[in-house]
Amino acid sequence: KILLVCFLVMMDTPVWSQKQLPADQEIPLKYGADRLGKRSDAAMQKFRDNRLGAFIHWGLYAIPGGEWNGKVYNGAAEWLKSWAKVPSDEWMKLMDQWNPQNFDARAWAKMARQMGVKYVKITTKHHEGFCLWPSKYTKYTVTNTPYKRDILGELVKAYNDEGIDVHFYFSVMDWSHPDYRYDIKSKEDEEAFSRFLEFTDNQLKELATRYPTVKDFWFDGTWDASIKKNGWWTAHVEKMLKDLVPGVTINSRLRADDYGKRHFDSNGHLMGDYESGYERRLPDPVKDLKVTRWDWEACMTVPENQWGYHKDWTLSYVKTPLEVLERIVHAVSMGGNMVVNFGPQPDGDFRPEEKQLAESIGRWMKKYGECIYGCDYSGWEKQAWGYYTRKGKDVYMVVFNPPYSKHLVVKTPVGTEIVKAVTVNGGKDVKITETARNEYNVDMPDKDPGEPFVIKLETKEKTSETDKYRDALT
Ligand SMILES: C[C@@H]1O/C(=N\OC(=O)Nc2ccccc2)[C@@H](O)[C@H](O)[C@@H]1O
Repeated sequence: KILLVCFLVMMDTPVWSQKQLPADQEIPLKYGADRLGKRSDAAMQKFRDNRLGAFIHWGLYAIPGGEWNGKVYNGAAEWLKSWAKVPSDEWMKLMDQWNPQNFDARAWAKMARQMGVKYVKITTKHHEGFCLWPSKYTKYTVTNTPYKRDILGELVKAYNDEGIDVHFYFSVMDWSHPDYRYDIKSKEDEEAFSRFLEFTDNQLKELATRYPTVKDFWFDGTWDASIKKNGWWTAHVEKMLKDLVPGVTINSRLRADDYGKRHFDSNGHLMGDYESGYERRLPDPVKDLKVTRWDWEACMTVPENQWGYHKDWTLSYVKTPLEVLERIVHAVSMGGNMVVNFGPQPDGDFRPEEKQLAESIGRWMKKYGECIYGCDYSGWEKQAWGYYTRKGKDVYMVVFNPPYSKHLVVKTPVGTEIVKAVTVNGGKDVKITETARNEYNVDMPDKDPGEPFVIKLETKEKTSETDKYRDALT
């Protein structure tokens, strides 16, 4: 069994092809999943109920915005140092230009509230190693820039004042640190990386103690062999943070088990509190229903692949607000969260396209958000017209594709019947016609809302099993 597991690990079996071994065949793990099944405490329920979040990717990379020495790179702007092969000491000189005069934490928080996001994930430190907080463990921080101020502290306060939870993105991989190693191939590597892990522990303790209202740590930059060979450390970090911040949630991307398996351990159990593998992609609403068994959070970019600020968004397709909205609903319909990314400009303001997106999503959420917040997977069979979400006995129909038939086909699970249907943001009764056992036609609203709309179905358990329908004998 151990050999099988080692083989799987060596093949670095992708997260999404998890097979769980029968319980009696599981192998012993010291650094595997700490818990089976979803967390059921209030802090996790709040994480889940929030459903819609925003990502903020902001760092030195915003200054060049994808261009270096006159050449524009179309790769992700926050990776420009890598694309342009810029040595770290040259890259960190960007700190001398870090002076976002238009930065206004309260304006950012107001924009987030108006968009309807319930939490914001902020890049405390991305791969480049520049810290948005005054860390005392490195010179590469906001303190040593013309701007000086604790940007992270101002954002935590401003978002929290708006009732918005704050999550910390933290990249373990740190291109600025001389002791970082991609792999451990010598005693020297081992000693250097041990110093690096202590440095990282210190920064994480600093973040957890300076900003105790933090609700989540979203780890990134954990795919290298050096981390996979130190699964013990990833388990230690999760425990350390949960001791420092009771209730805090931790993403699966932090964890590697005894054999270097990431996200799901060698027995197929999810590590951390929610799966964080759906980056710029979503599980299929029919074929990937396995994800409804655990908590998960997806994140997405508005261009095809730009997290940090890139000066030229014409280089790839930019999603419309409707396309962003559909991804949000798709995630919630499968029991997941969605985090929409924003890459602030070097001056501390947002580009017009992002402001318009936030306004557009916010207008929709104001009218229909009850089908998102506190909602979950319905367990109903996906239909072509859109997505279902569920809250208790209420099932929401979120319609993106109105049919020519003017009827929305609904198939309820055996034993469930629809009592009534009303439009959300209108409260108008909607006619439902039973067409077969557990099948209904739900009428379209008389007037085309001109936007994705929502119908709330009130359901109840079927009272009698006998009905007028007979299945074909075939
Ligand atoms: C949210 C994104 O997260 C990242 N990477 O996530 C990955 O999943 N990276 C990856 C994916 C497949 C293989 C190896 C690494 C970062 O590199 C990127 O700049 C951004 O912060």
